[in-house]
Amino acid sequence: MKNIAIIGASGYTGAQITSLINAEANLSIQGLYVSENSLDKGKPLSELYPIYSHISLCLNPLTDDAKHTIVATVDAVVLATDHAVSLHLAAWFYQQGVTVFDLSGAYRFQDLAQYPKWYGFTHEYPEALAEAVYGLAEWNAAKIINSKLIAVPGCYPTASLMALKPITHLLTDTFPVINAVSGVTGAGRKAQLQTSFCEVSLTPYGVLGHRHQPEIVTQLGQEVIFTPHLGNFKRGILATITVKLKLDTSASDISQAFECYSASELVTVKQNQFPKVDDVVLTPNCHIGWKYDEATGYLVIASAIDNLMKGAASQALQCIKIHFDALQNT
Ligand SMILES: NC(=O)C1=CN([C@@H]2O[C@H](COP(=O)(O)OP(=O)(O)OC[C@H]3O[C@@H](n4cnc5c(N)ncnc54)[C@H](OP(=O)(O)O)[C@@H]3O)[C@@H](O)[C@H]2O)C=CC1
Ligand SMILES: CC(=O)N[C@@H](CCC(=O)OP(=O)(O)O)C(=O)O
Repeated sequence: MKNIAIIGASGYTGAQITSLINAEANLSIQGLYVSENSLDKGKPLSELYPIYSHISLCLNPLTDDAKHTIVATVDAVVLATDHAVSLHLAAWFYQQGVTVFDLSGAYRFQDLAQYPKWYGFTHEYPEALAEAVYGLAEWNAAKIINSKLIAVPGCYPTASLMALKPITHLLTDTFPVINAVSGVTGAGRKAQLQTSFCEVSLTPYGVLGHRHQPEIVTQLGQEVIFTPHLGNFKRGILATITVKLKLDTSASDISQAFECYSASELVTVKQNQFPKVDDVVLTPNCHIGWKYDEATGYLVIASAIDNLMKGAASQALQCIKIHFDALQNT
């Protein structure tokens, strides 16, 4: 049995991972935490989310005493907090010897120079950062097993990388073009004008300047053009990606490349059939569909995930299981 504290549990990803961990026989929840002065401290999680009425846990303020109790009693912490909050909490828990699964972007780049540009802070913890590994579960299991600081990928990078990583050897110098639409929960639970009901209408945002572009490029090892869109639905991401493949690539080369997922229960790949967001919402699955024009060398791939599940909480759970199941066998 592994005991896990969840920090940021009142937020969308925090509540989602609470429900996932609560359903696991080999995991127990040490406690749920919000900020020290949170308006929600002391409330039952089920008051915020009646759908979780079967979970009888309250939201505790993350005081210094609470942090020390966590260190003394847990095997791991999940940080479902903003990047600037995770930056300090992840380093602190890591320095105390606690394994950290961080859902934010604060530890996804090894290159310190990226943080001021994309996250607006200077990274103060190079030692913890050096230990951090990128938690794209299907692609990084060996590193996830051996690290005590796992940086769970962003939602758009997850959808994009799951589609593109199998075919990196077939790509040309022409940049893949990624157009992705996310549901509004991608922006988190706190009130913001641009995500309020009357304001949301399908539109691109962060054009040629979204922080997930360099995250995708770093993990793919190839430049891409990435354009996110906000859609008027709650959950889910659909990334539709156009790529130019090397001369003489055949459809069967592509089928063969996607065979890398044949043993995965969570990833489905189909030729000439495209996924819908509704097929993956509330699931940990990634559905990929592709169509190839051999005459021009253009391939279109669509990748669908639930941003709060494979894009955050269920991917974090995959990482937790990979990490602890492997340790159990040693
Ligand atoms: N939403 C999504 O689809 C995805 C989000 N992510 C990342 O996951 C993280 C969480 O996102 P999301 O769930 O959407 O965010 P939310 O805004 O919905 O939730 C943030 C949570 O953090 C808590 N919190 C804020 N400050 C502190 C603090 N100082 N100490 C402890 N808890 C604090 C908040 O509660 P309170 O303010 O009351 O204290 C709340 O519980 C972010 O880094 C986000 O970028 C990653 C992938 C997908
Ligand atoms: C719709 C929406 O606003 N989505 C978020 C992405 C959420 C995510 O993946 O989180 P990370 O910030 O942890 O990478 C955005 O574009 O900022």
